[in-house]
Amino acid sequence: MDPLWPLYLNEENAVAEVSGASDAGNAHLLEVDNLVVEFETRQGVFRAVDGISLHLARGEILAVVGESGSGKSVLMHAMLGLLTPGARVTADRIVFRGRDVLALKVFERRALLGKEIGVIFQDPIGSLNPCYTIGFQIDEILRRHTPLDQRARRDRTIAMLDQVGIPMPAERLSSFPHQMSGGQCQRVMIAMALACEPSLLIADEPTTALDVTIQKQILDLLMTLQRSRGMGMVIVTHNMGVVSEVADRVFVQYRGKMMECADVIEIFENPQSRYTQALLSALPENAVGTRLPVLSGSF
Ligand SMILES: Nc1ncnc2c1ncn2[C@@H]1O[C@H](COP(=O)(O)OP(=O)(O)OP(=O)(O)O)[C@@H](O)[C@H]1O
Repeated sequence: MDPLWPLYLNEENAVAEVSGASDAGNAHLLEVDNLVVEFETRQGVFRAVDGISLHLARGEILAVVGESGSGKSVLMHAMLGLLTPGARVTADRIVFRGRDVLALKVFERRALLGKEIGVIFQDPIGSLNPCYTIGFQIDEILRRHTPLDQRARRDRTIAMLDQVGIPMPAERLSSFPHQMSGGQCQRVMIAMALACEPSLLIADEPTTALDVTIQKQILDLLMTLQRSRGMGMVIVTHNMGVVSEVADRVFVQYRGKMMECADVIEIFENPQSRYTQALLSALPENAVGTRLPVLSGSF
């Protein structure tokens, strides 16, 4: 297994083109085989992701679900090369659009992020830089990853803000993140993630930090954009309601391992693993009397 070196979004040289990108003849947009992530801790080596394999087709939505601490975010960050240098990340194979990611140079892998792979994180306000206007932050992505000139970038930034439902987009270019609501900041994050028309979007708990009423709007927006662009999407969530609404397939993770991966209808109607069954039976609607159901035991 080859080590995966961490990449950092904000380093220079991120404009590098990665040659050989093609979907021709590739059944899957993304394939991951036997991904392992270990952290060195005071108590010894902690394996947060334990031999996970998954695949995603073009235009497909895969939901990764599991309780808090099951390693969902670590899995995503490892696939993106965003873990801290202390993390030991290995895999037999990671193939994105037919390219062997493990064979790419660091700057080539870095160039994928923001351009061919869009990423949305849980905390929209924390993910935006408070010191720069949102116009500047979207422009920065386009400047790094596209050959567009300043005027074309401005037009594209306004068009993106319009697409994600920001009113008066031209006026909002000069707004700072603190001048916008959490929902609006998440819309800006979506605009940034999709500005370069990526073929894969990774959304790590994209609605968790938002008010319930806004969650639905953001989810609907993501679904509309995903469908109209035919993007593959991996959405990390612990919310089975979100899963049932958006996913084509569901990947159930527990203690760093895959418990089950199946079509969304199969997962809800005929869950195979005891953990998935327990996860479903712990939904609030399955509460009996005044007590909420809980997950107990190990699986
Ligand atoms: N840098 C690190 N060093 C040591 N352990 C870590 C590190 N980062 C994450 N972990 C551990 O890895 C495990 C998985 O964490 P992760 O954040 O992926 O869980 P999660 O399933 O995404 O949970 P949540 O739904 O709460 O976000 C946790 O036990 C966490 O403490």
